[in-house]
Amino acid sequence: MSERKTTSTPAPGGMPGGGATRRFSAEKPKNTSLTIRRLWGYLQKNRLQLIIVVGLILINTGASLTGSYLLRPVINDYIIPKNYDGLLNILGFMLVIYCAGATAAYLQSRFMIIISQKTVNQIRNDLFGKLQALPLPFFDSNSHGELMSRFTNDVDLISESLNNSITQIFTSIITLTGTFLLMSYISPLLTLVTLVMVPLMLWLASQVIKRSKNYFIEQQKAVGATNGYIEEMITGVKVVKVFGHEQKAENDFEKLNEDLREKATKAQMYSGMMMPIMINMSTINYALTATIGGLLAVTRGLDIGGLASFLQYSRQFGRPINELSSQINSLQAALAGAERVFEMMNREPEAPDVENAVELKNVEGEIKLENVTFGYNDDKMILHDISLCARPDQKIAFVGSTGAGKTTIINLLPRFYDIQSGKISIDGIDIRKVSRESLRKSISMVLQDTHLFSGTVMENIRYGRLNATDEEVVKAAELANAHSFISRMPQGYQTVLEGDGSNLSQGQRQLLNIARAAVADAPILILDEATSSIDTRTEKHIEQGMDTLMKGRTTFVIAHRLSTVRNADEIIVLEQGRIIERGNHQDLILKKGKYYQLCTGQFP
Ligand SMILES: Nc1ncnc2c1ncn2[C@@H]1O[C@H](COP(=O)(O)OP(=O)(O)OP(=O)(O)O)[C@@H](O)[C@H]1O
Repeated sequence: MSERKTTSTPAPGGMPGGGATRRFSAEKPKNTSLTIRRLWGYLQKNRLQLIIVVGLILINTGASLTGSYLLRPVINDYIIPKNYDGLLNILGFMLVIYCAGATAAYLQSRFMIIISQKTVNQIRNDLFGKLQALPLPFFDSNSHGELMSRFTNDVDLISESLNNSITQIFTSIITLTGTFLLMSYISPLLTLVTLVMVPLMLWLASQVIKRSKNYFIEQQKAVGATNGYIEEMITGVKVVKVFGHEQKAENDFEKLNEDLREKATKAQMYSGMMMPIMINMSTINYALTATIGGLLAVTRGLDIGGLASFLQYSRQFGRPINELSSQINSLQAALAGAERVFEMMNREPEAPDVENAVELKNVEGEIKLENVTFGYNDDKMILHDISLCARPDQKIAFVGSTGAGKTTIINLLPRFYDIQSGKISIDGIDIRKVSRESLRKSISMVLQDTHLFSGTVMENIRYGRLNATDEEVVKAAELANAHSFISRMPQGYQTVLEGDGSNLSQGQRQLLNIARAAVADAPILILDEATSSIDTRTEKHIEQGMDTLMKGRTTFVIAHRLSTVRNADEIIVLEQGRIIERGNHQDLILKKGKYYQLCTGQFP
């Protein structure tokens, strides 16, 4: 992620040629025309404003070209014949034209900002909507950083490009064409002289760009590596400190930083050469054109005013060329960004509910798994032939060594993943025939790593059921045994939690999770017991909270504590995705099998 954040590398600006190396991206769009069409789909919603922008660009460039051309009559018709009254008039006229151009430029940039912000706003909305519709397997295979960079870096690239590149490219093309036509009109011969230099300038520019581009890519990679390292060291700060690796971290960082310095110096030096080369070329070109123009004026009768206008144009000629190459670079980066955004939008969303999906109402809470086989990928099955039945008010506990498949089973109940074969039913209805929304509403989950959002304690508990009243939230907190610690907080239920509830203890977070599940008041409950050690008083609190919550519900629990397992109606012992033992505590202890071993730590 960090690598892409650094694609923009400033190079000396100014004229001519300075901007050509402004933005480099190692990535190019793969299917440009498709991406452009898709982007146009968004842009064309502002068609009227776009037409106005085109009109404004025409006024702006037209004004600039006309302004330069007017030098000709100013000199020929007013200065040389000493017609000062007329001169004042035409200067006034020029002023009006330049003012019109400036106003058009100002309005054009305002309109373009409005268009581009509207466009990226819509893209962001669509992307976020898509994010909500994507199934869990998508998130398993994409890093969070990677997904985040779609919203930040890639959307920024699009926005920046819409703001500047598109209008700049358009302006440059019109200016280039207009300048060329007017130059040819004034003196075709002199135009030829100017053009002779252009290929040489372009060739030199492309050579410098090619070399410095490679250095910029190197620099980008080095920045990426350095940023990645910093990110890793900040997130892992505790581990670094606890193992006393501060010095090593510093040494490693120094190496990366030194590498970055070397590459950045080369990149900047190369791109820095561009401006002096171009200025010199342009000056030589100007001098040559002026000399030959002067000769033409003397020998071929080229008018002085025409020569002045021509020189003005020839001086400006390099600018749109350089501007174009620079903006095309940045447009390419933006298209690559847009492509990544659209690629995510193209992902398959969660399969829609079947036609006439059953809306669950008054759920009893009987859950049945029949010969369920499941794998996260089709080529590797994790669960094999799992069958079980949980009746309302029953508690089913899953135990087994790490990686046995306990979490995987509970992930199947709300249909986070679809099974490969077998059947899971709720109150006798196959969950594939039930609307996902009503299925998930029937299940509350207390997970170990449940997320707390930035917001008040009240809002966080209410996340379980958004239409819960304040009283219901407080009642749920009381039920979950969370009320007393919340009341002791400075602002009680209005205390703001930040950064995933980092201002809370592990036990307090767990209590809030239980309260959240309590407020949801679903007939089926899934609990993943906290493994981290919590002091015995809090543990008692949590236990009581959970016990109250379980009453009258079908409960599945991934159990880590003996007390929880002991009073379960059925204990299911898993090993490598298979049920190897089942029964209640008493039965299983007598069996002296895996469960006995897990409970007592002894081999029978
Ligand atoms: N999202 C996933 N994609 C692919 N494989 C996964 C995924 N989640 C888990 N697995 C694999 O499935 C197997 C079962 O994992 P699961 O998390 O269900 O075990 P568990 O019994 O809950 O373990 P623990 O007690 O350590 O939480 C493991 O081999 C794991 O590598």
